[in-house]
Amino acid sequence: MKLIDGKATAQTIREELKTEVAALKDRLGRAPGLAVVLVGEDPASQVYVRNKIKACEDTGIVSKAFRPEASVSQAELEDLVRRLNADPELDGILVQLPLPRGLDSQRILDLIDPAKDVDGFHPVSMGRLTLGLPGLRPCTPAGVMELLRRYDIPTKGKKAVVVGRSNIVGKPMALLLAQPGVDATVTLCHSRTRDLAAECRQADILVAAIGKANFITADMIKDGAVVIDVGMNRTEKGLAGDCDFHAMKDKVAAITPVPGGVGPMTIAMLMVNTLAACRRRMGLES
Ligand SMILES: Nc1nc(=O)c2c([nH]1)NC[C@@H]1CN(c3ccc(C(=O)N[C@@H](CCC(=O)O)C(=O)O)cc3)C=[N+]21
Repeated sequence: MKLIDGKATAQTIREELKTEVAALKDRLGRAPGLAVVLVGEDPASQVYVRNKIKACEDTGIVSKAFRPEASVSQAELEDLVRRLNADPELDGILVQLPLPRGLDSQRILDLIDPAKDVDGFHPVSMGRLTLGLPGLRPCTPAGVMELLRRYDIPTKGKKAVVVGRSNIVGKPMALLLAQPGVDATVTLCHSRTRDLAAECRQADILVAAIGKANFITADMIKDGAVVIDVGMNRTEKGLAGDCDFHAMKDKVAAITPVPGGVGPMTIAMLMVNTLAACRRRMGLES
């Protein structure tokens, strides 16, 4: 078993970005800027947002945090997004999800200027991904693709099974794996899939994005498969992935741990997207 070290890979990417950000800053007279909007006090979200701000500091990207209270109205939050869209020094806007009850997140996401959509959640970004056009890709699936590339994991003609059909992970993940040049044959499984275990056993590459701790067991994995665990589940025993890592680790060719796998890559790709958005907005083709 080879451990796919997302933490170390993310650190490498951050080092690479540091140089690029510094060069861009010289050229533009300003660093790329990212707005991070965190509504309310959800403790898990606060940790993620802190990590994102720290990653910005690391790479030289300027971050601006906005912390409206959970009681903010839909109209006030929409006004904030409009102001961030209009700020010329902000290249990226991230609205941390989930939003507190009563706020319509899709309407907020739809309002973000697609040029600043570093999360890749805007319908324009999703549409461009679907059509195979260049654009900002959702960070978690983009991070998975980056791990497959950097670990030289072959994808052409391989059977990839994605478990979970969310808009932020499963759906874009399936599209990226099937895109020309990657050329995996993709099965997208979900909560209504019949005989999920049989589908998973077909996978040369299995991506688990379900949101249930240890849901994918060792008997569901083919010998020599590559397992990418996108799960981030808080249990009484701490953070757990969607896959039973210890039971399957001797059976797989390679696997990502949780923590230290896909999570840090998500943040690294947010930095990559912010740099790309800055370049594109400033008319410097990347
Ligand atoms: N607009 C928006 N964009 C997001 O990208 C977004 C979001 N909302 N809402 C929440 C999810 C979750 N997410 C994570 C990112 C990094 C780690 C991460 O770095 N995890 C560490 C462990 C961190 C810990 O110990 O809690 C690891 O896996 O090693 C986890 C989760 C981004 N999300």
